[in-house]
Amino acid sequence: MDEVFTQSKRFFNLPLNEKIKVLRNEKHRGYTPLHDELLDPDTQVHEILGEPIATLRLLHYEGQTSDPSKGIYGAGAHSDFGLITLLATDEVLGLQICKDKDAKPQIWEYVPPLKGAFIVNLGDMLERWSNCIFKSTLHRVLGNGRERYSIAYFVEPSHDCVVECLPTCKSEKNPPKFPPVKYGSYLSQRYKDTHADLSIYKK
Ligand SMILES: O=C(O)CCC(=O)C(=O)O
Ligand SMILES: [Fe+2]
Repeated sequence: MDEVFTQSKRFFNLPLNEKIKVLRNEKHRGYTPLHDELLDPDTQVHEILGEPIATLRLLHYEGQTSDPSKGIYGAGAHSDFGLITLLATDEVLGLQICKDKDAKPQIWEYVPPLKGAFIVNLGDMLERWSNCIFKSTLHRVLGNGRERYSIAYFVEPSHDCVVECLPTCKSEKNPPKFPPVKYGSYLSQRYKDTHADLSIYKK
């Protein structure tokens, strides 16, 4: 992990004109510039996953101080789109989770960094498949004036995979809470909702 953090720092220290050469593409791979992303506001599973997608994302927060009352965040509140996310962070405090998404007001708790440990966040597809038996983790990042690096490893279903309530997670009394959705369509919509349009980078 130390080597990945070292390489991540090397990359983010490059001038913008170098980083922009590997700008995020239509498949959501590549460099995502600052302010591009705006977030707010058992075996059965193996067989229906299709070819799962794994994405490693190196993250860098430049050290701004967040102010939730003004809507300024390192990363706004969101749940990850896929199945499960493994997250490694450096020693700088920043990640917060909200255990009860429906509570008003929402209560946010810091997740203290633990060297050598991964934080496991559940994603929206696990919530949909399990009909909310597993709830996706609502989380956000607050900046406290210190630069921060983290590494997220997202595990997602294939884009063709239709995610719908598993037979064992529904009953007459507990019907599916979500309609079936093709993961690729869900992902595109979430990207549209949370990212700048790529055309803004075209000269
Ligand atoms: O930097 C972090 O601790 C969280 C990153 C995150 O939530 C994400 O990339 O989806
Ligand atoms: Fe996230």
